[in-house]
Amino acid sequence: MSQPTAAPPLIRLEGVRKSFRLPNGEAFDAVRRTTLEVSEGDVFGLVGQSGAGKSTLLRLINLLERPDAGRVFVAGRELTALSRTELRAARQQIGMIFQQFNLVQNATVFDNVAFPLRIHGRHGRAEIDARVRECLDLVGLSEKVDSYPAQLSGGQKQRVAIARALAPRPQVLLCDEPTSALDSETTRALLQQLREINQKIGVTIVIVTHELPVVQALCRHVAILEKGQVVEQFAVDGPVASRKTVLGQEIDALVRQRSRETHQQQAAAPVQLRGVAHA
Ligand SMILES: Nc1ncnc2c1ncn2[C@@H]1O[C@H](COP(=O)(O)OP(=O)(O)OP(=O)(O)O)[C@@H](O)[C@H]1O
Repeated sequence: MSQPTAAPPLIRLEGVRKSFRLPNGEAFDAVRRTTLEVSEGDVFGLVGQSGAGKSTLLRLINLLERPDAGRVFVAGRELTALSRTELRAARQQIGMIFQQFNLVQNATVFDNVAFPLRIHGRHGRAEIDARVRECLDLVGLSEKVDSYPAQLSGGQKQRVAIARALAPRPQVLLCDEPTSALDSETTRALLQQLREINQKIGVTIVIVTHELPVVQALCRHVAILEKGQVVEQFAVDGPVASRKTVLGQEIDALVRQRSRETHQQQAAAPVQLRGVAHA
């Protein structure tokens, strides 16, 4: 009997490289030759110190940064081979959210979420209306449809940004430090929301973060970057292994700590329940 063949990755960065010109004219290698694959439905974290090249690598996925060398594939298409018009259409497959939300301040929540649908001119009014309301429902913000961004909290603004990113039904959601501007309670709620969205609609998430608890709480796989290169990559809940990097060891320690806490809570639960029953 033949072996089942593994599904091809949804995202493949193949030997990509990106350098920037410094003010003194020298070239700075932000991403050195890198190959990276992300499976469909995954939640994949990119972590590393400041300046390691995380955001640049993320922005290579939708060609917000064009690689100096190498190829980028998303959902079976080579984005690096597309014309500008083809690329604009292909980008409908890739939503993105940012640290500072990037909402249009003088537009309502409805108009912010409708924006990516309107610019492509392929959707009728009723269709846009239904899709905007569906996306706001998905992020729990239906009642804010007529508000303006200034009337929302940071967490709510990021939810609007998520609804806007998801409106064109992308297969991929890129997240560039989405919780860095949020307090810890709001961060927890937003991570829960992203987890639910990943499970509910199967969108593949790639997230840049410098917060290791975000990796522990959300990601299934993680790649650790140093000086523009992936130096280590592993399954976050995978078997304990000796990690090459300090960040890898710290992620493992967090995962183990969380798992111990969960076991302790589970062990304590029947006692608490008995206590309640006797009260
Ligand atoms: N447009 C640009 N022009 C010049 N240099 C850039 C540009 N974008 C990024 N860089 C440089 O490339 C390097 C990698 O930047 P990048 O933003 O990808 O890192 P990062 O790991 O996301 O860092 P941080 O966590 O601080 O955001 C940094 O040294 C940065 O200064």
